[in-house]
Amino acid sequence: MVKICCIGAGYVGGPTMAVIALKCPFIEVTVVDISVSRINAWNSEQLPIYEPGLEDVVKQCRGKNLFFSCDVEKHVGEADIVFVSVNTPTKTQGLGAGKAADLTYWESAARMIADVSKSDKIVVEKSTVPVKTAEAIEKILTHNSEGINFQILSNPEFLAEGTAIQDLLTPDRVLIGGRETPEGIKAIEKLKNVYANWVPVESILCTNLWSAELSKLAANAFLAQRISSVNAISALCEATGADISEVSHSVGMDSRIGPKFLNASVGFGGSCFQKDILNLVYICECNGLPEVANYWKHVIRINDYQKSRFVNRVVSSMFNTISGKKIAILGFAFKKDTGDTRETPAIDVCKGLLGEKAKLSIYDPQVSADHIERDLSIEKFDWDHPAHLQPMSPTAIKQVSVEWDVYEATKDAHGVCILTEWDEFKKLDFQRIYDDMQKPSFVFDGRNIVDVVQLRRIGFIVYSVGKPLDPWLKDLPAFA
Ligand SMILES: NC(=O)C1=CN([C@@H]2O[C@H](COP(=O)(O)OP(=O)(O)OC[C@H]3O[C@@H](n4cnc5c(N)ncnc54)[C@H](O)[C@@H]3O)[C@@H](O)[C@H]2O)C=CC1
Ligand SMILES: O=C(O)[C@H]1O[C@H](OP(=O)(O)OP(=O)(O)OC[C@H]2O[C@@H](n3ccc(=O)[nH]c3=O)[C@H](O)[C@@H]2O)[C@H](O)[C@@H](O)[C@@H]1O
Repeated sequence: MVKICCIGAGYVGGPTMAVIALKCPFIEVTVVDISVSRINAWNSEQLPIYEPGLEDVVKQCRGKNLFFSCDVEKHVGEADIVFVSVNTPTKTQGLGAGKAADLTYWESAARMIADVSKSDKIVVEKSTVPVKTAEAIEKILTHNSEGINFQILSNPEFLAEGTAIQDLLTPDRVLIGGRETPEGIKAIEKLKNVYANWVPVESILCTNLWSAELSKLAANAFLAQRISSVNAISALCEATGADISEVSHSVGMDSRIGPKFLNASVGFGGSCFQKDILNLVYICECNGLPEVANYWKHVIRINDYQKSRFVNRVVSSMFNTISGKKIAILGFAFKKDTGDTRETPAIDVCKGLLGEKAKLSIYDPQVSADHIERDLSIEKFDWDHPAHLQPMSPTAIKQVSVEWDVYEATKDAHGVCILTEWDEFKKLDFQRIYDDMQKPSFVFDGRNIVDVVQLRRIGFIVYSVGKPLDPWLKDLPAFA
């Protein structure tokens, strides 16, 4: 029986391996991690991540051909194919700090593979890594083990959170990069055969190593760029009376542009877009391409601008002061259908509002109070290290309360900010919310999900990103 081991039981390692196990019952798949609590959760009824459809897949395979274990060395030693899906955060210190990828976890995984391997192995980069990482990994593996043949493949993951299972079951493409040597081609074929159990072969792309590594960074940069483009236009819409939904629709009808990923928002979040663009910027700078680096830097600048623009709208609408005012925050996750808050725009928006001395009352159906407190007190970039290395006891922030009920969160509030597009927010009883709020009552919709006309009829003053401005907001400064 072919044995696969995946190092890193996170948002990528867990779901990806669960789907491989489901589709390849004749392969034994073990996911290993240094975090005992994470592995315990994977082996329990309460999985460590919330992802629609995941529980079902795990339940079908766990204990049959899908296993979760902390015995990293044993399972790596026994495997034919080793996936590495560990964190690749942004460096916080030293050369390239704030931009370059921190490959500490990757390197320690590679050294461990070299130490415990007694047989030839295919080592697969699943984590998103800088171009040429495979070369460094090859060196570590070959210099630290004798007589063992390692083939390194790059097989970046394109799943999005909230739709991970669907994305894994029917991917747009699977990308496999490898060495163009007979051994490299054989290794590519072996991995291709795993995916071919459920992915049409024409959707499995095989390239050289560097193309595969760079394609992942480029794909994320293009996706983030689309959001920054639409968000940049949303600012112009507010200034001119155009409506971003109408503009996006018209632009997206051009088949060369396409309709997806054109929703204006309070900004993009998630663990990867910013990290991967910063990484791309760093690689460009290291390769003597400052113009290219600056081009991509602006995608992040517009994203930061969008978040500050949102905070400024809140402050300027409410008589230029929110000091001591209760503001309800609906949604803290970086998008709907996930409990993940890594780089969520809610963190920057909440910090901006707290900087203006507002009192926040936060509600998210999937994010716990501890988690929110920790996110609001953690240093930039620290969040993307293995969970057990992150600060455990969050510092309580006096001006923040976390509620488990929307109507409690909004009661007596002066304003409501919608920061995640959870479906349940579309069905709220806004009349009830309005009746219990301070007057005038404001709604700031960072996701364009509310019915603006209906809310204005109730009496709310409404701001929606990129939509024609409420008469109340028209003469107020957009960017104080
Ligand atoms: N989250 C996402 O949607 C996507 C993430 N990626 C990339 O995949 C990689 C992993 O991302 P996530 O799964 O989100 O991260 P994660 O933080 O959820 O999981 C990584 C896991 O690796 C473990 N780990 C770290 N070093 C280890 C070691 N030496 N031995 C054993 N376990 C170790 C950590 O304890 C953690 O549980 C990153 O490079 C990311 O850029 C790619 C596509 C999508
Ligand atoms: O490398 C990764 O980590 C992954 O990053 C993204 O996936 P993810 O971050 O999970 O979620 P997205 O659906 O891409 O959303 C990212 C952010 O952009 C925002 N967004 C998305 C689409 C849109 O039109 N407008 C918009 O503001 C979302 O709300 C969210 O905050 C990519 O979509 C995946 O292909 C990639 O594998």
